[in-house]
Amino acid sequence: MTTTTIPGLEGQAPTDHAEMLAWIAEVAELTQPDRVVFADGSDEEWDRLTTELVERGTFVRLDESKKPNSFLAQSDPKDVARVESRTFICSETEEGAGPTNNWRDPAEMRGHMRELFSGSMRGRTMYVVPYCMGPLDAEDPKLGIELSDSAYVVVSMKIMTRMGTAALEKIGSDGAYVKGLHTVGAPLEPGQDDVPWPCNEEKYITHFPETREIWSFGSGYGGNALLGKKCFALRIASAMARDEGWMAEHMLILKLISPEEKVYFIAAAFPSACGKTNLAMLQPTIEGWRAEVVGDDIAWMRFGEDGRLYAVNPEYGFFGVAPGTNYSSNPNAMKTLEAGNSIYTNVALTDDGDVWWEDLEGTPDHLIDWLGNDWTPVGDGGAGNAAHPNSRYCVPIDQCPVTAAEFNSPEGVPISAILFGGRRADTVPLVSEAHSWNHGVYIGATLSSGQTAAAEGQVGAVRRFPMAMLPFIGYNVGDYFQHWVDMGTRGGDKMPKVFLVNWFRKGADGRFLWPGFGENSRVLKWVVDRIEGRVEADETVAGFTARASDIDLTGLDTPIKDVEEALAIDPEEWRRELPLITEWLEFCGPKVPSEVHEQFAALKERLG
Ligand SMILES: Nc1nc2c(ncn2[C@@H]2O[C@H](COP(=O)(O)OP(=O)(O)O)[C@@H](O)[C@H]2O)c(=O)[nH]1
Ligand SMILES: C=C(OP(=O)(O)O)C(=O)O
Ligand SMILES: [Mn+2]
Repeated sequence: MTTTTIPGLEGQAPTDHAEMLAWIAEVAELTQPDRVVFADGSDEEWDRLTTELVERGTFVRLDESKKPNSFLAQSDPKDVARVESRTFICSETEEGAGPTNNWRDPAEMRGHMRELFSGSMRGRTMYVVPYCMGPLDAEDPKLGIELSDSAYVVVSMKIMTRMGTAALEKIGSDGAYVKGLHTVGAPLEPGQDDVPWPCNEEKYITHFPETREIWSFGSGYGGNALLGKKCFALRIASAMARDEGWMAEHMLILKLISPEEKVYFIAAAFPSACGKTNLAMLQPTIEGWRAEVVGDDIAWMRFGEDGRLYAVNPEYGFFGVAPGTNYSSNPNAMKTLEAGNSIYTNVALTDDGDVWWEDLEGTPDHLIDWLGNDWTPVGDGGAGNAAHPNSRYCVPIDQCPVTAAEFNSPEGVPISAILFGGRRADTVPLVSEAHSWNHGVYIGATLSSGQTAAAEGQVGAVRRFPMAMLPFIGYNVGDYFQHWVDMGTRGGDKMPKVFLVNWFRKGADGRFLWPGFGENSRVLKWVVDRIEGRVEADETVAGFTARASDIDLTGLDTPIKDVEEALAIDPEEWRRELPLITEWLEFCGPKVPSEVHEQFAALKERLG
């Protein structure tokens, strides 16, 4: 037996997984890092790496009395969000990736990536980051290794995943794992000074679904660089899920407890920056109701022994949008952050070593904004945002005061309802229930939302976001819809009820008609009433739409006529959508299941 030598590794590798060692050696030979280090996920490692990141100017250590053990990074201004135009699904055939993904021939892309990765880690350390998505004691834990030349990635992965020695031990000496390669694409020549946020103008976020591999080049931003999240837990996992008969979805998981102490688990799919993290940590405003968080971004759902659909949150932390977060909109997020151990990216720094962003309580007189410039609320332009609209906090989920005990359960939680939602200023009512599972699939398949700052593109433009998964489906969108239909056939009447929600409807004067945030608990109560068969609804073109009089508005100062307007359905607006939906379904191609076309035909018929 020959032992693999990994160039740059000091001492013994902490694994005897021969195939893994050969892979690491091959990547080290290609990328030529100065050093190779296995990440163990320990607190000592966190201290060492965060100290190094402070010394290198990537991190600012925040004031210990305000945000203990917490750090702020300001990225390169051109590396602030996911880059969908640079994201590729390199399945064996173009049809495998389908019309919603950028496709490149895998052999060609591999060749190109090898060129880009060649020498790309020179002058840097390559970290071997083992991690597990979901509880380590799951029957079939989903494991991964990310090779990255970014210490920011290592410490962020410690927050976002179960990272380190325990995951490496789970892989064992011959276990399967998803291979992830990440480089910021900024090699250092001898004597060359590093910059605080190294990255490359050119970016490639590439996925090879058949071989379960990820190659990510040129970006340090979370969604592009923390490969466990969108790349593995959604794009690669969606392909695994199709093959293995489960679902990998862009959904929060919420535990809702009624005044009678009855527990309901609700999953909700909203596109990026449309309110998942906020709803997941919701503090109900209605008497007697409580909510706890299981997950805020990703749900992996499988059938349990009782035939119901059970969801697991594969992540270990929150990677939340900072602006808009405050003690009234999301008190639980604020308390989670007070506990420290967090990484902030692209928010503003206060003079006393704390962080600030738009809509956080108390506007300071002076800040260093996310671009590193002086910022004052008036004059001096004061105009620009102090924090980037897609600035983020990254914090362990178990610090949240309302984390559900079931968060660590490998079996997951039984889902009673699935909500679909997006940002629509018009057309889409506050809440409506689907007629059936297949009607729910149709609603998901044609879901629309205004574009947000979480990805490049024109903010506000309305586009289709199937199941909130548009940039995350790792295969053909038509096959993905078919998988949803098939899951419904398997689950029968045990499938969750499906609802369409919209927190973002606006009045003629441009203000939100519905107060949102904690008040969304009122909508969730209606959802529970529907599950329990306790409330009637109006049959509308959208489905079973709530009546304002059936939503508990006790203690709410929003006038009922605003709620009525938020719930109203204007058939004219719905008719205007029809050509757009026709175009969208055509775009999705011949694999769109007949069940979806039938639901669309039924909608057209309802509209007359
Ligand atoms: N008006 C309104 N804004 C919301 C609501 N929920 C979230 N937001 C805002 O939407 C943005 C994104 O929210 P977040 O929960 O982080 O979205 P995620 O990316 O889907 O997890 C933040 O600026 C929030 O303040 C709501 O119910 N109403
Ligand atoms: C992490 C992200 O997702 P979300 O906005 O859905 O939290 C992202 O879009 O990079
Ligand atoms: Mn989120």
